[in-house]
This record gives sequence, C-alpha cells and structure tokens, in this order.
Amino acid sequence: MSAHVSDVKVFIRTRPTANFAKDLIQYLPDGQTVNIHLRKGSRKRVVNNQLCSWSFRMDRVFHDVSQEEIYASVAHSVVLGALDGYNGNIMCFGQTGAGKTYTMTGATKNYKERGIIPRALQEVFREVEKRTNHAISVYLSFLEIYNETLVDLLSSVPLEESAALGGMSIVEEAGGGVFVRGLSLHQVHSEEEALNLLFEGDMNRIIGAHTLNRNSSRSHCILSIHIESRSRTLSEAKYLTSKLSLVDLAGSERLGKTGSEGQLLKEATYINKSLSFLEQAILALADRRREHVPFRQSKLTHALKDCLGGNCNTVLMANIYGEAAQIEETVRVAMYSQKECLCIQVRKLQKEVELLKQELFIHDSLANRMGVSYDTLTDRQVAEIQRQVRRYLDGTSNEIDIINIRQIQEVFTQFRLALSPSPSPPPPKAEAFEDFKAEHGSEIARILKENKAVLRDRQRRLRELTDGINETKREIDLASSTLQLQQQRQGVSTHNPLLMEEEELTLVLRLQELKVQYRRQHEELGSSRAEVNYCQHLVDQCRIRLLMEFESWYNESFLFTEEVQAVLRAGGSIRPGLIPVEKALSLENDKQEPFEHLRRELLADEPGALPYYTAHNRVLQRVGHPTGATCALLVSPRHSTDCPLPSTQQTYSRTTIPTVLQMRNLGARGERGSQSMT
Ligand SMILES: Nc1ncnc2c1ncn2[C@@H]1O[C@H](COP(=O)(O)OP(=O)(O)OP(=O)(O)O)[C@@H](O)[C@H]1O
Repeated sequence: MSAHVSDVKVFIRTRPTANFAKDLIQYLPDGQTVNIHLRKGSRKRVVNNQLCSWSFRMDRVFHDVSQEEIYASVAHSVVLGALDGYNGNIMCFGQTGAGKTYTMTGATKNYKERGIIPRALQEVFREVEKRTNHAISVYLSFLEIYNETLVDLLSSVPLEESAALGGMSIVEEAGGGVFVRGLSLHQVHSEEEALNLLFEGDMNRIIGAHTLNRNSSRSHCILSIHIESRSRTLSEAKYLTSKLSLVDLAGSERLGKTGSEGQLLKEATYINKSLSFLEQAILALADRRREHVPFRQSKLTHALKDCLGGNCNTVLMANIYGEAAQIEETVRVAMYSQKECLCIQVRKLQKEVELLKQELFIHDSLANRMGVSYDTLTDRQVAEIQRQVRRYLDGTSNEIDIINIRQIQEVFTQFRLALSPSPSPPPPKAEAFEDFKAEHGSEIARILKENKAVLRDRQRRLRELTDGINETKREIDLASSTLQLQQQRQGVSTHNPLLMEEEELTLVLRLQELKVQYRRQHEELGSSRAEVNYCQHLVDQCRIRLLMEFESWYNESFLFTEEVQAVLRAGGSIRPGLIPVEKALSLENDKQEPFEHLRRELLADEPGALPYYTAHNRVLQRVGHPTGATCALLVSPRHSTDCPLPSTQQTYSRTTIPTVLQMRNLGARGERGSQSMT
C-alpha cells in the first residue's frame, strides 16, 4: 500500500488529567472542533466572570486517545509517503509538559505507550521487508538545536573536538534540499538498531543538558530518517530518496509567565524567535505571491527547509494541557495551530483554483475561445465597460460585450453607478450646527443655555462673596492694628486688662464681631465654590452631549450611506455618533478642520474642558461601547474655575448642591445621571 499526498495537517491532543477543565474546554462530536473559554482577568487573579470563547477547527482533535490511534491517524500515511519518495515532517509543539515528548517518543518504560518515532521506525522496517522488489537503505541522524547552537546527539566525537573541526552548519544543496554539514548519518539495518540510536540520542540529550546545566525541554530535537530506494527489477526505475523529520519542539511558554531571567530568559527568547520564524515560514509557503520564504532566519527553519511545503507531507500536532490553570497557554497554542490550519486551507484553495484554471483553459481551447482572460479587470477594461454601459443607456448602442463573470459583475456595477442619484455634498459643519441647534438639538441647546445662565449667576455670587470676605479681612487687619496702637499708647507695663478704656473695649468687641463674620463668609464661600464647580461640570456635560448629538445627526443626515443608516436603524451594538466618522468614511483632514475649530471655539471660555472632551471622546472611540459615553461622563472629575478664591483651599461635599441644578443634569439620558450625581 502506498500513500502520498503533498499536504499539511493540523491536530490537537490533550494530555489526560484528573482535573480536566470540562467547563472551559469542549470537544464537539464532529471530532474536529474544540471550543475553549477563558475567564477574562483570570491571569491577574481578578474576580471577573466575563468569558472569552474561541472555537478552533482542526483536521482532528484527540482527547483521551491511545498512542496507537495517534500513530494510525497522524503518522502512518506520512511514513508510507516517505517510503514512496515523499519527504515528511511531523512536529509536536505546545507548552512544557503538555505531552510533546510523550507523543513523539512515548513512555520508554512501557511498549504500548511508545510514541510516533519508535512506531515509525518499526513500520519502515516492516515495509522494507515487504517491499522485496526494492533495495531500501535507511539512515538516521539526530539533531538538537539549543539557543541556535547545533548539537549532534549521535556523534562519537566530543563537543570540543567537533567545534575544533569547524562545528556544524546548515548547507543548501543544488536541488533545493538541505543537509547539516558535520551531523553524523548512521545506516541502520533493523528496527532494533534504529531504536538503539534513538535511545542513545535521547540519553545524550539528557546527559548534555545535565552537564551543560540546561533544561532539555528548552531545545528542539529533530530525528531524521533518510530513505534511499532502488528498484531491483526495473533497471530504468527512478532512484528515490526521501527524508522523514520527526520533530519535538521546545516548550512554547510565554516570556513573562515564569518571570524568566538570565539563562531562562535567553532560552525563552531563542525559542520564541525560532517558533515565530517557523510560523512565518509556513505562512510564506501558503502565500503564493511570496517569492521568498524566509527559511534562513533560524536554524530550525533552515534545517527543516526541505520538509516544509513543496513535495512534503507535513503534520503539526498541538499538545495542550486540559487543566484550567493552563488555559491561557492552551488558547495560545490552539491559536497558533489554527493559523497554520488557515494557511493550509488557503493553500488547498489555491491548488483548487489552479486546477480549475487549467480545466478552463482546456475547455476554452476545445470551444475555440483561446485568449480569453479570467484575471481581474484592468482600469482600461473597466473604462471600456463604463463607456459601453453609457452608450447603452443613451440609446446609441444595443449591445455590451460580455465574455466572463467578472465582466458581468462590472456591467452591473456600472449600471448601478450610472443610475443612482449623485450624492449632494454635505453642508459646512458650522452652518449645519446652527440648524441643528434650532431644530433637532433645540432641547439640549436650551438646557445648555439655562445651565450656562445658572453658572453665570453662581459665578457672580462667588465673586461677591470673595469681595465680601476680602473686605472683612481688610477690616479685621485695620481693627487689629488700631487696637495694637491704642494699647501701645497706654503703655504695656501699666496696662490693666480689667480697667479697659471705652475706646479699646469697642475695638475688641468689633474685632470679635468681624472674626465671626469672616468665619461665616468663609463657609458660605466654600458652598458657593462647590456650586460653581458642579454647575461647570453640568455645562461641560451638556456641551459634550450637544456636540456628540450633532456629530451623530450630521453623519446620519449627510455622510452615511443608505446601507449604513439601515444598519444603524436596525439597532444592534453600533450607536450613531460613536462611529468615528473619519474611519467610517475616510474623510479628508481638511474637511474635519472646520469642525475641530468650531469645537475649540465652543469650549474656549473654559479651556480646562477641551482636554477633558478630547480625552473623553478618544476613550469612547477606543471602547466603542454605547454605554461608554455615559459611564465616562459620570465618573469624570469636576473642574475648577478661574474665579477669585480665598487664600485657604478647602474641599466641599456635593451635598450642598441645590436640587434645581440636579434636574438639569443630562447624563445618561435621564435616570443614570441623576442617580450618580446625588
Ligand atoms: N497523552 C498522555 N498520556 C499519558 N501521559 C502523558 C500524556 N501526555 C503526557 N503525559 C505525561 O506527562 C508528562 C509530561 O509529558 P512530556 O514530557 O511528553 O511533555 P513535553 O511537552 O514533552 O514537555 P517538555 O517541553 O518539558 O519536553 C510525562 O510524564 C508524560 O508521560
């Protein structure tokens, strides 16, 4: 039996655990979909019950599945493909401890639990025995890549000697293949010989890691099975060579997760870089417009160059934990594999398109329609269709040349353009704003006017109080200095407080009276300042509402297309006015300018409100949530005014605010605002 499909497949496998997070990970019965839910903020240990959900679709998802089944579903066809001359590549990736080594190598203590590599070696030699018509030679190499350093796990030469000989390097061959110069290649004649090398390499990896003080899960390992096959019966049959790479990638933890530093940080950086380069290489392979695939960016991608894409069967296995504590990493790994899955879909579709184009070409040549192009229309072709449509509409022509679907679509587009009424240019914003205040926005404009009047009244009262308190202070100072002079005149030594002269007594009593008055005025001033601040806040709110409502009205009335307006009318999460119009319509900057100017002018009398408004609007646009506007308004800080203030600064409670002002609060279209303001 032979199997060879040049393709990439993506799988997910969960490591079994007693604490499987069944409320967060759900495998759907189709055997291909896994839904993962993540509680927002769980990482920061913030109590937050909001869930983010993802649905990932793979070639297959494996949960509680035996090693035997994994091999049959994932590796069997790739191994057979290699025996037929197709390169193969099986890669396991995922976070440390998620089961990559278990999947690739398996648990060595238990035969049933052996992984893909020993099973692949077994199958290769069984096939060698079966395929008696072929002389098949098998070679093994075992490469470790640690921090971009290449290590030969089967070398008999000590590391220092190998370095003295020039070390190892990745070299490209003329036919597009790659080989690692300096990496030992071992011919094996039986399954057992091959397994010996596998275990030896594994052991060398552990010893190397131990002596060099590094963690074996921080390196990538590639066991390559090189196969050469020659027909014993057909002298002219091709001599086939292939390479099957079985890759156990390093754990893919995020940098920040374990607070890595020093060596750990360096390792994590290398791993992340090489995995990201691997991803880039796979994405580039899927993009047919890319002529260059960046294989040389890392040792890993360079070494795998001839096992990715092209004439190669590739399998990606995402190993994940099933526990809630690891759910974020799980999402990350699943997303990574999903991306690969997407590019595989793209590649498949591109192949299909290619095939269909070829069929069309044959069909056209049989139907004598050679020279017909199915590519995207050029500007000249579009202009030609436009001309023909116009001639058809004004009656000078009865025909329009159409030979393919793209042209039909373009004809319809041109008809629509020609027949739809040309949109009138929107009026200048400053002019429209006046109309808006007189009609649609009259109620808000009226309330803004009233609130401004109240604010002016309170500001006047504050000025009076400040003048009054300053006057009292002056009187106090005068009375004090007069009293002091009086006492000096009498002479301090002879002065008897019990025998106070009438003039002096009058002065003392006046001073006491003034001090009481000063304290009373001071309190009143405090309340008055609080009122002014609060009135100012309400005026700002009204002003912002007015501008927002205006912007919304202007967009809806003059800028949004009928389609957009229909969506807005239908409700949903988009609220008019919260769509940044620049984004929705890509307005040119100079058209926005007058409105910015208007906005600044409107806010000019209280400059403090401008940054407030701008920042607030930015937050709204960023959050893009309908209630965002209201919430932001309600929690916004109160503004100070430029009114004269007494020398002592105080804070005032909001309980002094008169009820009449609360009635004019516009927050949250009614109730929400008034709740929060009291
Ligand atoms: N599917 C599974 N069934 C049974 N045991 C498993 C399975 N997957 C993993 N294990 C066990 O979990 C432990 C960790 O697995 P493994 O060493 O394969 O993780 P890993 O992803 O290769 O980690 P590292 O990145 O550190 O190499 C091992 O004891 C392994 O036997």
